Amino acid sequence: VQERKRYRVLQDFAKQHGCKPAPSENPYDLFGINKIISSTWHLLNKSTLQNTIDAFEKYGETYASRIAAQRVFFTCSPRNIKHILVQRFVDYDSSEVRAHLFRPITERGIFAVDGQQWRIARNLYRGQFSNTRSIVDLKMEEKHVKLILSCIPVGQSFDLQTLFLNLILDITTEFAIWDSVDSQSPTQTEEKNHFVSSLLTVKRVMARDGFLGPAAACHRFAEKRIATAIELRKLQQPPEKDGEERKPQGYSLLEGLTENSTNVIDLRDGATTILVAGIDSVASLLSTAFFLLGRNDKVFQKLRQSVLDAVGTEPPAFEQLKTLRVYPPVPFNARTANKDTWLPTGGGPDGNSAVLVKKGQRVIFSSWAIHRSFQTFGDDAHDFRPDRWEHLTAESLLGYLPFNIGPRACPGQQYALMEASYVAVRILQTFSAIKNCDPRPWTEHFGLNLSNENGVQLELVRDEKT
Ligand code: HEM
Repeated sequence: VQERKRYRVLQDFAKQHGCKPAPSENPYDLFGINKIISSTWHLLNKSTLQNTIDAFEKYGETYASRIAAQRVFFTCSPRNIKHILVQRFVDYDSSEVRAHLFRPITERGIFAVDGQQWRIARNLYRGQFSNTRSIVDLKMEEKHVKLILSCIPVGQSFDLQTLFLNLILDITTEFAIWDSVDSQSPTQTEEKNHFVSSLLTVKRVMARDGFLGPAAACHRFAEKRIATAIELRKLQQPPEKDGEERKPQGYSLLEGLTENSTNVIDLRDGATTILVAGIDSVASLLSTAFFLLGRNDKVFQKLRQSVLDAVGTEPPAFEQLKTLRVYPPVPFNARTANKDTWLPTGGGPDGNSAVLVKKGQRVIFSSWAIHRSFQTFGDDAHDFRPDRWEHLTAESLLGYLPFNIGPRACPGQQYALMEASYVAVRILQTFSAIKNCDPRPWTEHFGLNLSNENGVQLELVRDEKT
């Protein structure tokens, strides 16, 4: 009786919203076994991303599938994505697919929670990211950038991806917990070295069990800095007003977070979340930017010239690179319906009707596919051609969402762009030519963020004038 009642409720709901079935990828694979086998095959063959594009081409922008008997929808429809992230934000949860990864390292951190707990976690960052200029400490960035510029070997190939990871690790730890881990310095302390290897281990095996040891080491390191931040806040005069000089040692997010909470666990999770969210992502952005520039000499020279024209050779103003389109660091994402709900498009034979999404069903959406849409970006959508941004309309920007949109959009977006732009501009100022030393194509590698399996093997030629 219960089941019949539920069936009727769903029928009425579907009728009310005009829902029709979406095309199904595997109608006869009732237990979703074939899907698991084919997904594993693509993962091993490094063809997951190409496979997502092929599937959207075959079934349309929105289709249904089954993974281990669970109904899942895939979508790259801008309208559906906006609906999930903005209009019906409250109907969809994030934590169901990822809380198990994040909880051991950041129990109350923003990535592990939804609903009221998410509001509390987001509130911890209140006011911190709203004035990017006051939180990006260019002097501090320059200190770290100088180190990598001096490490770049002359006249030989090297892996820029590794260098970028270390650089962003150093900048982000100084930004988030006050104390750079000095991964580029030969005099790095034992404690910092241990922290870095623990953090890297935690990130590497986030999807697996048994990393509570390294997680505890990360917690200890962060908690020590938090105790100092709380002490300082107690001693501090009234907080400075916007626009006024901050404390002499520059801005620290940790210090900012103590404006919103003095709970040690909240602060620890809030700061550690930034180490998880803000390092691999920015390093990925920079690495793919230079991977592409290494293969597009014209673009490299044009960009370098525009930097030299606008900024000269002095440490810079902020120029934005748009490589986030072709290689978004977060290539797909998922939400789980927390009530019976719907997607506005993708149902019925013409794909124009709504689609019923029952409570507990998942929607996986792909920025990789939406960013490579021929409909939005034209026939050369898969090519790196930054010139396109000069002519794109506001409408095509609906198909560009590397940081997501809506209440859960990345709060670090402007910070990340400024940080990455600064590093890119300094490299463009310092080197007059770039040579690609690796003939292999870009090959997907999924870590916390998307990166190139083979790193970024380049040779940079120093500009003798700078
Ligand atoms: C190029 C670099 C970056 C990219 C592409 C990126 C992308 C994203 C995306 C797509 C999300 C949404 C995840 C979801 O809702 O499932 C997100 C969330 C988040 N990002 Fe970033 N991010 C970047 C850098 C950063 C940086 C530098 C910080 C902090 C300094 C940061 C902090 C966060 C936080 C705290 C969230 C969670 C927001 C929430 O759940 O309410 N991100 N980011």
